[in-house]
Parts: sequence; structure tokens; C-alpha cells
Amino acid sequence: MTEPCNIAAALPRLARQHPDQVAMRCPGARGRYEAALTYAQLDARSDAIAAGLAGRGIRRGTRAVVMVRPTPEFFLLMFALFKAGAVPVLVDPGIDKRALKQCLDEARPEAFIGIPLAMLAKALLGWAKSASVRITTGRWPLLADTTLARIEAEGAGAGPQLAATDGEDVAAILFTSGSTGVPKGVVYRHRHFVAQIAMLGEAFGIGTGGIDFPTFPPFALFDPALGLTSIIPDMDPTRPAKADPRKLHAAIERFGVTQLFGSPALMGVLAAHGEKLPTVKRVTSAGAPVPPDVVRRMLELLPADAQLWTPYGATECLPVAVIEGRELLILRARTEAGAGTCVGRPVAGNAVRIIGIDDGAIPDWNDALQVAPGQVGEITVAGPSATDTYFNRDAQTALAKIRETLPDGSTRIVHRMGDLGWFDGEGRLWFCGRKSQRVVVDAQATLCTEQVEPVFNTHPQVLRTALVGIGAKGAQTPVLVFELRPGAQAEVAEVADELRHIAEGFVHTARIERFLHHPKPFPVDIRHNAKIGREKLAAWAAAQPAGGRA
Ligand SMILES: Nc1ncnc2c1ncn2[C@@H]1O[C@H](COP(=O)(O)OP(=O)(O)OP(=O)(O)O)[C@@H](O)[C@H]1O
Repeated sequence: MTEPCNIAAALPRLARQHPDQVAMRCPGARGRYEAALTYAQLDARSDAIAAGLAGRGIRRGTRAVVMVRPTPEFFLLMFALFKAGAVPVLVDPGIDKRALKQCLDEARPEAFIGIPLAMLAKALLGWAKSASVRITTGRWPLLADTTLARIEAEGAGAGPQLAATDGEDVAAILFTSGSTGVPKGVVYRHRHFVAQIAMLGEAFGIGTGGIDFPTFPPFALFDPALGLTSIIPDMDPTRPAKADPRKLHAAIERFGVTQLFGSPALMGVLAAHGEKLPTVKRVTSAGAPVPPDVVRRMLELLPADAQLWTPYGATECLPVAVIEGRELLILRARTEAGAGTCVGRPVAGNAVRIIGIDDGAIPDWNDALQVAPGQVGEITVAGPSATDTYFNRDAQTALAKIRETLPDGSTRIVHRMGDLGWFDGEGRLWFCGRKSQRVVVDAQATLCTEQVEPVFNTHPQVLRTALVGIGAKGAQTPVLVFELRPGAQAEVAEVADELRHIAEGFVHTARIERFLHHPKPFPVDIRHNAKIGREKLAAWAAAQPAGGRA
């Protein structure tokens, strides 16, 4: 019998093959890792929950907001929803409260499943009023119709559950992190997840039996489909920059972790801590460029045969391209001379093409949209994991999707990444920054953040820099905002002068007119703590008195 196209379809198969293999271990309230779920338990219990949910009307196509921390309940529930063919809706809990309400309302969920705090917030703040079924993971059904434990009991003994989902069926709605505006709900179909797992498995050579340490919880959902054991880190997943490296190391050592995923901020934490990671064979980091010093340090901490990958992608389309840390370091000098950050070669199955920069919608693909080889433009992707729409956001969908008619008459969707980049002669893609964050000085000069900032990040006293534009696009004043390393001894005015001197060394950076010291750490995104909030910094820079040298 062929399996339905469903991310949960691998689970019953793996449960049959390796019933006693641990699927996941969670740290629990005191970080003791008492709770473990085997593949057999994850499969049987998610069956029971799926059957219980069906009894409450949550079945194929039902949208259900899930606000549960990465505990066993979260994974059981997610797999139950996938098995039921229901559509979990996930929003980053760390986002601004108004944006959160907007996302939850926009998703028009029929069910709301949350921890007691989320149930309270729902009641107080009027979240997701459309949800007629309310389930809590708490012990008592406070502000809810029932508890998850009761749902599981109601479905006990119902046997295997797996909806006959089609690849086109909606599998989940995952909101972007909203680093450049209000988060958008990305519609994932089952075929997107299935393709993503195959692409990740192949790109990184992931085989069954590895021990994974996913510091970004939704990624842990891929582990059971890849036959891995997940060790859920003892940290606040919304604050990777604040994770305690000793706790991370303790778990990595205790369970013999072989691979880990973390944002560049988490890499920074591990690199600064400086303890070897002898069991780890594969590290992946995405969300923003990983600073070269962090890549170098991480490679020193890993065994000689380990690999450090920085996949490039977005909520809408992942993975797009990949590069390994050693190649990245070889290309460092080019990054520091203004080429951008190399994100590697496209993953098999993706057609990655660069089109001319345009802020408007492009309804139909046309080969003439492409720029000449080697030129910077917007990165587009057509491929099995490129999603085709945002939920309930037609305007955003129109701005991000292009319909392409292929020679055989069939059509496909081309996703616009909203990122700028170019291809080198060896087929490697270079990331130059977000399209919306480019600085357009005049008709001749457009500056890309990722081609400017690394040039200045070479200054020994500087931790980070951000290129921002003041004024209307087309007549913007380019400003370089800089953050000093903690404990830096330098005079701010002196550093600004030195940055000005560096700027004169390159044609593109010579256009920068002002260098401003930002006295506090830069604002960063809530998901990865790594993307610089350049919109906020631009507003801050515009409010600084002109004429000051720094
Ligand atoms: N390896 C990488 N190197 C550089 N930048 C990366 C890498 N991986 C991802 N990115 C950046 O992260 C973006 C995707 O981020 P994500 O999907 O988390 O949400 P977001 O795009 O920040 O949210 P929003 O669209 O709401 O602003 C990519 O478009 C790219 O700009």
C-alpha cells in the first residue's frame, strides 16, 4: 500500500521498524530530561490524540492554532494533527502582542490549543474568536472546553489514524518571523513538507539513527520523519542569544548529540563559550549570515571530520542553497571586500534565478526578467519546497509569487525571496541583503546591506554594523550605524574616523556619508536573534542630530 503524502506517514513505519528507539527527550521543568518518548509511544499516543480530536470535530482541513512549548505534548499534538489531516497554525510567541493578535485572527482558526497561559491570554486579549473548540494542555479545563489528556483518553484504543491526505492538501500555516513587517502566514501543503525532508536529508547526508539537538523547535518536527532522536534543548527557544552554553553542553555530552541546528546567535554563544563538541558531526545554522569568526571558532571546536553547514532559505522556501563552513572561510576575503555572503550552490531540485529589482508585483514569468550573469538582482526559486501562497494575504502573495508557464504547457509558482543576490562563475549564489533594506542613493547607486557591512565588520573594535538609508528611496542618505564590542576601549570618534577611512577603500562604500555609534546592542529579530532590525535603526539614525561626526 502506498503511504499518503503526509509528514506523519513515516511515523508508523519507523515505529514498526524501531519501536524502542527514543524519538525525543525533553528537559522538563528542572532540566533533568526525565521524559522520553519512543517511536512506538509517539506513534500510538498521537493516534489516540488524533482519534480524540476527530471526536471533537477537529479533522481533515480544520485549522487549529497551537500555542504549546516544546514539550512531549507539543510533538504528540503536532503529529496527531498531521495524522488527522488538520492544519496546525504556528506563530512565534515572541512577536509584538498586536501583531500576534492580528496573525491569530487572520488565520481564522476553528480550534485553539494552548498551555494555560495562552488560554488566559486568549480570553483576556480576545485572540482567535473564531475558534469554537478550545483545548488546554493544562491539568484542568480552565478557559477551555477540555484538556489534551482527556482528548487522548477519549481516543485511546481507536487504532492507527492517518488521513488520506493529498500532496495538495494544506498541512500547516507557519508564520514568518516578521523581521521586515507584519508576519505572514505561509501555507504549507503536505508535498512541501515531504519535499523539504527529502531535500534536507539529501543535502546534508542525514541517515536514520542520529541524535539531533534542534534549538529551533519546529525543526524538531522533521526529526521523526528522518528517523532521528531529538534532544530538546533546555533553553528559551525564543531567546537563542541568551541560552546557557553549560546546559547545552551538558545535554550534548550526556546524550551523545551528533547534529545540531541553531541560529547564528546560538553559534555565537557556543563559539564564545569555547568548549569542544567532540560528538557532533554536523552543525547547521540559518536565519542570517554567520559571522566568519564564529564559523572559524566553531570549526575549531568540532571534530576534524565534522561539517558546519549554513543553509539559505526562508519560511516560504527551505532549503534553497547550502555551503559548508570551510568553503565559506575561503571566500571570507571576498565577503570583506564587498561581494556579499556566499550561500553556496542551489540544492538539487531548485531552479534559482536572479531577476531585476522591482518592488511591484510580477504576475507572469518571462525569461527577460532575468539580469545578466553576475549582476545583482532579486533571488527567485522554483522547486518542490517553494510554497505558493500566503494565507488570507492576497496583496503579499501577489508581491512574492510569479506564475510560470513551462514549455509543456504546465504552470508552476516562482517564489520571490525578497532578498538580493548574484551568481558567480562557479554557480555559487551570493546573498547581498533584503530587498526592502537596500539603500537607493540615486539612479546610479544602490547599496546592499550585505555588501557593505562585512567591509566594516573587519574593524577590531566593532561588533556589528548596519547600513541604513535616511530619506525617500532614490534620494537616500546612506548611514553606517555601528555597535562596539563589549568592553571596547576605543574612542567612538576615533572608530568613526577609522570606519570612514575603510569606506574610502571601495567604490561602493565611499558613498556612505555618516557613521553613527549606536550606544546599545542592535535590535534583532525575535526568532533567531540574528537579523538586524535595520528599519528600527533607520528611524533611530534619522532622529540623530545631523552634523555630528559620530
Ligand atoms: N544562510 C543564510 N544567510 C543569510 N541570510 C539568511 C540565511 N538563511 C536565511 N537568511 C535570511 O532569512 C530570511 C528568512 O527569514 P524568515 O523566514 O525567518 O522570516 P523573515 O523573512 O525574517 O520574516 P518576514 O518576511 O516576515 O520579514 C531570508 O530571506 C534571508 O534574508
